[in-house]
Amino acid sequence: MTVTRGLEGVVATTSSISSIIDDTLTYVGYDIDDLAENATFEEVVYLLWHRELPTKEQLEQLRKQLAENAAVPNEIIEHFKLYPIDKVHPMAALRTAISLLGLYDEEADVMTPEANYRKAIRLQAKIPTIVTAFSRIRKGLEPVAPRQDLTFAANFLYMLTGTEPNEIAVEAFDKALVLHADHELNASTFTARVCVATLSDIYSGITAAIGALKGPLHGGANEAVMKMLTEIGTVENAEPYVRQKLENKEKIMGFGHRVYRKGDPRAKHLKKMSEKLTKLVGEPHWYEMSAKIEEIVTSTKALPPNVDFYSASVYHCLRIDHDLFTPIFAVSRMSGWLAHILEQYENNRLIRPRAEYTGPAKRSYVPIEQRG
Ligand SMILES: CC(=O)SCCNC(=O)CCNC(=O)[C@H](O)C(C)(C)COP(=O)(O)OP(=O)(O)OC[C@H]1O[C@@H](n2cnc3c(N)ncnc32)[C@H](O)[C@@H]1OP(=O)(O)O
Ligand SMILES: O=C([O-])CC(=O)C(=O)O
Repeated sequence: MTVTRGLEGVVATTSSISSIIDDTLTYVGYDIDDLAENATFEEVVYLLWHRELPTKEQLEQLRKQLAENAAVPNEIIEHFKLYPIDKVHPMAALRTAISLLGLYDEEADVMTPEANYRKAIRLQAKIPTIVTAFSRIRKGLEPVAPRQDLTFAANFLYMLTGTEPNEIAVEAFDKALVLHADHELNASTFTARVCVATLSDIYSGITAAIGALKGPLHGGANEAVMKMLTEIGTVENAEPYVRQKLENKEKIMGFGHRVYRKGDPRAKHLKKMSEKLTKLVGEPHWYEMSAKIEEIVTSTKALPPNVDFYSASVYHCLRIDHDLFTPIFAVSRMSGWLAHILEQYENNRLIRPRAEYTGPAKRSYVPIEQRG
């Protein structure tokens, strides 16, 4: 047996959803740069689920379906109120809420492609409502009901704050959603596929995926980046802080990637947004600090920033609580997880690799009286 630690370089499935070849990311053949500049998140959701960009009518229909399905059962909201709310991480609350949501979906275990597509719509529609409701409840505020006339991005920000967001915020948030929507066989998507390959249901697959995204080596890195920036505090502190971390062989969050070598193509879009938004809100030091960290890490370790690095300062400027950064990643990545789950069901085979055994050689049972 040859063991490949962390399954690095192992090709575990075929997929027609997204590809990373020579550091270029495409969704169904469209370059991420092209989509980031031109597409809305709803168009990307359609693209990932249907492998074609939508016509105006198809897009309108998807928008309508998402808007009509955005409300969540009241039981989810009431459940949040039972939590030790000041101690619960929003990713844990989200993981639990998605699992709970499955209990209220009469089609949860109906496995036809049509029922699975309907559940995909419901999950994508409801995740912003869940994340924003949790955020408000823990602040002692009532959740804000979704509006049917707003775009997906605008509705998220509206439900979070209770006020209609400005155009700049909506544009930035929408672009961030586009950039995070899918990413080939990343850890959370793989988790989702492993789960549903047992022919378990979509809610189980998404719950498992949220658990995997939560970790700081994956989606949890965006919150960790903001924690680091806050700890550093000033542009002058950036260099000594980072050099010390590297000397101690500690990781700098938001840098490095399993697949990209030259760099993550999504990072430059977020970097541009970070520069613009930090200036706009009068806090340019977040961008300046980030740029300084990038300069040091790339020159000393040749590790480029990944998608999580500049998204931190972007979300901060949108006045989003730092522990909501990873749930926002999940709001976007829901679209990719669902695309992969539906693709897995279409051509399923149980995913079951092997382990090379490294424990003791064969031995005989020793009765308890004779042990010790
Ligand atoms: C959306 C996403 O999931 S993007 C990734 C988000 N995660 C992060 O930003 C966390 C920080 N980054 C990392 O931990 C890693 O780069 C990962 C998890 C993304 C990729 O991990 P792997 O492919 O397993 O690389 P691995 O951790 O083995 O690193 C290889 C080498 O680079 C170093 N390295 C990798 N990332 C970093 C980092 N961020 N800071 C410092 N050193 C690093 C490792 O210490 C290791 O060095 P060594 O060979 O001298 O021991
Ligand atoms: O692909 C990965 O390993 C992690 C990542 O960048 C993502 O999920 O967006």
